[in-house]
Amino acid sequence: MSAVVMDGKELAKSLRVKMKDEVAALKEKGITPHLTVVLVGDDPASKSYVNGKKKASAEIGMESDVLELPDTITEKDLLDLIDKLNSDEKVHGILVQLPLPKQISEQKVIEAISPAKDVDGFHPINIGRMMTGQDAFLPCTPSGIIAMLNENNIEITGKHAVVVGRSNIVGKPVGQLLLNENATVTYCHSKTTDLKSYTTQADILVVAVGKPHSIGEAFVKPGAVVIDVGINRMENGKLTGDVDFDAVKEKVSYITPVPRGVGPMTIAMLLKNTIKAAKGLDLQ
Ligand SMILES: Nc1nc(=O)c2c([nH]1)NC[C@@H]1CN(c3ccc(C(=O)N[C@@H](CCC(=O)O)C(=O)O)cc3)C=[N+]21
Repeated sequence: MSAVVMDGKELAKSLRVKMKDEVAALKEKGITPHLTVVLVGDDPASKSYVNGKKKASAEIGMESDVLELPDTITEKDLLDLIDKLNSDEKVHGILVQLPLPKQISEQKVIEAISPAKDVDGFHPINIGRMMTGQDAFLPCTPSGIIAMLNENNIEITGKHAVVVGRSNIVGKPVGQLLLNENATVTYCHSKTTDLKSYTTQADILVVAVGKPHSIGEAFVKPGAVVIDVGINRMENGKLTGDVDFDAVKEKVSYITPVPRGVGPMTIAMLLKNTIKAAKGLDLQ
């Protein structure tokens, strides 16, 4: 039996249709959700993601702008710019594209963004609020994964979710969101010994390691749900995930492809967060 391939691109599209109505309703009240993306340097991959964000914003009637800065910018100049955006009433959401050049502390930049405009959900205030189950901006890739599971009517409560990868932007928060949804969560990472002994116990396996074909058929339990967060650019220019898709899909019940899986859902959640920011999130 071959798995159901969860189409993130289609799902993101249907979410955008709903969000377009929400944006129209806000515009009636004189509020146009506005996302400002800050892009430092001219990495072609970053530019391509940023273009995706711009296109998706325009499609649902939101405003967005991209501030392009040279990779020689100082930390102080970037922090000053963030201060300006924090106090600019027209800007509801601020996203500083990561990674940043090495002279700039990513943590300082993340913490400089007003938590009320932190549509990435990376600020410690939002992370803390997520952990304690309060209203917060949720990080986009993790919340996109939960949305995909919900949309496919995949039960999370009581399931064993195994997360491979422990980055601050995907691994750690996706485990937290799965826990909030009543899963039993195991984290694995580069220092885990005998990775396979954990991944083969997973009802829901989330792979976010950034290495192509890290998870083959022998690493999954028959009938599992597999979420592939990896976006690896191959030498031929094509994208591939962290999971050996062709082999694994024959053994599991649901799987996400790369491309057209988690990536488009990440952008959909960013739009959702920007609409939430425009409505005003009460952080008191
Ligand atoms: N502050 C910040 N926030 C981010 O959310 C952020 C970031 N920095 N830095 C880079 C990563 C990467 N990322 C992607 C989002 C969507 C796709 C996406 O939609 N991918 C398409 C394919 C796009 C293509 O063909 O290039 C897909 O998977 O189908 C990919 C990558 C967001 N990131």
